[in-house]
Amino acid sequence: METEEKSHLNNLSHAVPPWLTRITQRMYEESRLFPSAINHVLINEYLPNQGIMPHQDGPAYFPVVAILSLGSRVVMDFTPHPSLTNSVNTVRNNVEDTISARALENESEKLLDSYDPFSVVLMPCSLLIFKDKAYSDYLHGIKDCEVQHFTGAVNVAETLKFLRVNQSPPPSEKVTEEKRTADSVHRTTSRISLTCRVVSKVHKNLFKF
Ligand SMILES: O=C(O)CCC(=O)C(=O)O
Ligand SMILES: [Fe+2]
Repeated sequence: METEEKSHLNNLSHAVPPWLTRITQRMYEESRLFPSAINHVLINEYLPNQGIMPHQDGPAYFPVVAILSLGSRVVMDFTPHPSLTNSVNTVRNNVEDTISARALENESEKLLDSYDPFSVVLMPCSLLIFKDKAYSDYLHGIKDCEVQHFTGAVNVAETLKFLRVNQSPPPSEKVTEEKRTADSVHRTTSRISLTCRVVSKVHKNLFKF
């Protein structure tokens, strides 16, 4: 991840093309979540069996990310960062006094309870923006599989509604690119994502090797 980040930063000298600036400018203006214009866009293509391993975006970025999805829909999973569990266990192991240990354990359990894993269905032409805890306390990733279940997704209702509307008889021509069952997506085409962020400090020549 670190090397990947450095190579992204190395390419910052390339001007963002006008068609892309129009998109990122709108994200910046309408979301009001970025401190300045978006100056870093990563474009990825995912084949139906490709995903991205759970990770946290690096410290080089301002902690807000906007992901524009095109093509096949996928499920993005958010899992609590392992450091949360580790730090709770460290506290448990270091407290000798039984009463304090029990109190801390209750607190720790409450803390971990507020960090349930969750997932989001990324629909074609959708924009997912995440920040705060989702950015700093969770890892995000996409499984490397063609069939992805979205039963527990936070936007399951919207997804089902979308599928119902688009599948209403006679089956719409528009949705033939993907086979589906009630609670899963079958990825049969590729997905393109535009991951848009702000690199707050750009030091020229910082990463020359
Ligand atoms: O392509 C995506 O949907 C996610 C990409 C991502 O998480 C990243 O570039 O850090
Ligand atoms: Fe990421």
